Amino acid sequence: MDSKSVEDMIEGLSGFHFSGFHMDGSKLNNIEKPTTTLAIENVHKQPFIIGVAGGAASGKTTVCDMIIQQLHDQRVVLVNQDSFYHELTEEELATVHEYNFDHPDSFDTEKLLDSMENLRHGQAVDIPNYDFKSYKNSVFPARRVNPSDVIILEGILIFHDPRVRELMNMKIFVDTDADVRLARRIRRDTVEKGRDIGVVLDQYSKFVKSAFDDFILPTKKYADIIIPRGGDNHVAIDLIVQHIRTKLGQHDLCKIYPNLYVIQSTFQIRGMHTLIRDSQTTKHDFVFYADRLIRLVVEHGLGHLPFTEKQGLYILVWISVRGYAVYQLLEVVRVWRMLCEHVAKGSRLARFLFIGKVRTTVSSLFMKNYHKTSQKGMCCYWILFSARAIQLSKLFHYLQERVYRNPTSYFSISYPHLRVYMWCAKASQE
Ligand SMILES: Nc1ncnc2c1ncn2[C@@H]1O[C@H](COP(=O)(O)OP(=O)(O)O)[C@@H](O)[C@H]1O
Ligand SMILES: O=c1ccn([C@@H]2O[C@H](COP(=O)(O)O)[C@@H](O)[C@H]2O)c(=O)[nH]1
Repeated sequence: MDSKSVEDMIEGLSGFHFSGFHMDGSKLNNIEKPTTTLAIENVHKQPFIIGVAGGAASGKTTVCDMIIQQLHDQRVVLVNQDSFYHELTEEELATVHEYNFDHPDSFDTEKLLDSMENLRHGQAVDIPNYDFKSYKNSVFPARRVNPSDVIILEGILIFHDPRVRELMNMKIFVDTDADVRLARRIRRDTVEKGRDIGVVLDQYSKFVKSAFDDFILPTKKYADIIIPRGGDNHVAIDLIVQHIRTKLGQHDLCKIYPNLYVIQSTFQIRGMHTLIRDSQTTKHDFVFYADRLIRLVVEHGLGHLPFTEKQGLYILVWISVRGYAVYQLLEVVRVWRMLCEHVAKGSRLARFLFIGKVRTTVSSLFMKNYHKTSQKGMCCYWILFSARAIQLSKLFHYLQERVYRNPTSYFSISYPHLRVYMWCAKASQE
């Protein structure tokens, strides 16, 4: 295995030509600007919204707290459906024991949707503080909630309204046995809410039990994840947090570009990726798995592209090269080039760009490293560099602004160390 680090090698390769001829900076500046501009600064980041439903006292709040604790390095807010209980009228208050707090109509869902809409658009909201003793939401001051990276929406009927469900990126149902829920409810309502045990049991048999069967349990089918035993299920919570972290890691470009697809991470993909990242993997196996992975990406990506003959197919490959041996990198490059030529039927690899230095500004990278060959209707960009997501998004923005015209669609696959972006745009005139 070559002892020279790939990063060193790539740095040394600034200006390296794989194919094509040099395009000078003046020509680059003449390239028409896209008709639509996606200014990164103006695009508001969409929060990752998680819904947590389940029966009363199933452990929803406990699960949310555990997720929030593990995501301590992210901006996370919890919004409880309880906060959106309708305030009781005098008449309802007079017969409060006849009031069904477990029916969907007991919540002000319009207000909840309003608040969520504001949060999604980056505006702070005041969430009411419902008082379980007075049944009013005006006793305590409202809670100011600021826009965040992650919003957790928690409540017994949070999956009931399809408009609320549609807001969610991830839906969790906390599944706890009915007897455990009842035992916890009795303790909580008598100790914390100061209620009489007889009243608690009456309410349970009159409303809570049937509402669970009629309204809450039927929403379990909407859940992406069902957590048995609530907060006791540390494995489930760890997996959820891991998934959220992965999503947040990918979120930057996905938030900026709504038509960016991230391929589903499967055991097979993760397994192959682990193998190609393992220094013990033989050269033969590396070649085999790298080839399989790359084919998978290209096949998947092509399915998303509204490709026509008049459009160019652009492929941007990002590989974090740290830890790769030179032959591994070159193998990846070889397979990509081969596949690119294969999928871009009848066309040679028309454009190939190799970028090594991270610190160089994007524009100067382009001046120095832009190479091209003419190719009617079809062109591919290859960009290999080591950069963090933010640098990548800047580069992406630059490409949108300066190089590619009218990008119509692009696609992304992302593993921890390999990211591939593909998109179609009008073919260049040159
Ligand atoms: N795994 C658990 N073991 C023991 N008690 C729990 C557990 N999870 C929750 N509780 C208790 O049960 C009650 C209800 O839990 P909570 O998380 O508030 O449920 P929910 O939000 O679904 O109503 C609380 O008093 C809480 O302390
Ligand atoms: O004034 C009220 C409002 C609600 N309830 C009960 O609360 C639970 C829902 O809260 P969780 O925190 O999800 O357990 C629901 O079963 C209502 O019956 C109440 O008793 N009084």
